[in-house]
Amino acid sequence: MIEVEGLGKRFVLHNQGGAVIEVMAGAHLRVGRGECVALTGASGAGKSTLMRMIHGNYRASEGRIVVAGVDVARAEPREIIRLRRERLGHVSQFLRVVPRVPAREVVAEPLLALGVGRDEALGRAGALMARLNIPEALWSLSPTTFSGGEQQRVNIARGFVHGFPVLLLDEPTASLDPANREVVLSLIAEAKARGAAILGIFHDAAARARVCDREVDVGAFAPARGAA
Ligand SMILES: Nc1ncnc2c1ncn2[C@@H]1O[C@H](COP(=O)(O)OP(=O)(O)OP(=O)(O)O)[C@@H](O)[C@H]1O
Repeated sequence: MIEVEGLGKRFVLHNQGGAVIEVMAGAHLRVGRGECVALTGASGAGKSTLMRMIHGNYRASEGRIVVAGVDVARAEPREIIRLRRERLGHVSQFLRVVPRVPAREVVAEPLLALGVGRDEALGRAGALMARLNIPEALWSLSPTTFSGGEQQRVNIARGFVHGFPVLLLDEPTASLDPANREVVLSLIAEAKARGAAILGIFHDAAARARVCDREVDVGAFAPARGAA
């Protein structure tokens, strides 16, 4: 479901005299159906950069990225948008929302975008929000004023509300209390059981050990070693 081969990334800082930062070379990984793979490596190794390239936000300098049959490294923006709507879910570390949109709408939005009826979409969103212990009194409010953990749970609900076949998770348990962390780990286990391919960054080693089948050390793709 996710296939990465010979992937390289360099940043050219045009506003800093054209300085070039080589972040990775020869990166490769595979995530199959029903598998959860953790990206590991020291701070600055390139975990977020690799996730962003797979999500289609950063352009690859070289190599191949195929996600659910789409060649992300070469796809047109409209193909990436369609991939994200239908097949590639993403739980980022921080919630970005349009102000004044109620939390339940934010969660239901991926279903509405797929053409699911409004009542069903809002019903499914509410059920997941209840499971994630987001108080019902907050559902009609914009999440901009929510606590860090509440925002993270809105973000998680949004990522899991549709059964995406591929999921990218960036620190999904980072600011959660033990009870909500358990809910998130159950959601990940359920997604695996229905066949989702999951790639994540988990600084929480115990969470990683619970739900991940394998680890990929991004440090192994440092350019000096990748080029050797
Ligand atoms: N947009 C960008 N422009 C220039 N350099 C970037 C950009 N994004 C990332 N980098 C550089 O790429 C390298 C890898 O960063 P990245 O955020 O991917 O690391 P990470 O492994 O996710 O780190 P952490 O665990 O600290 O979040 C860093 O040296 C960073 O400065």
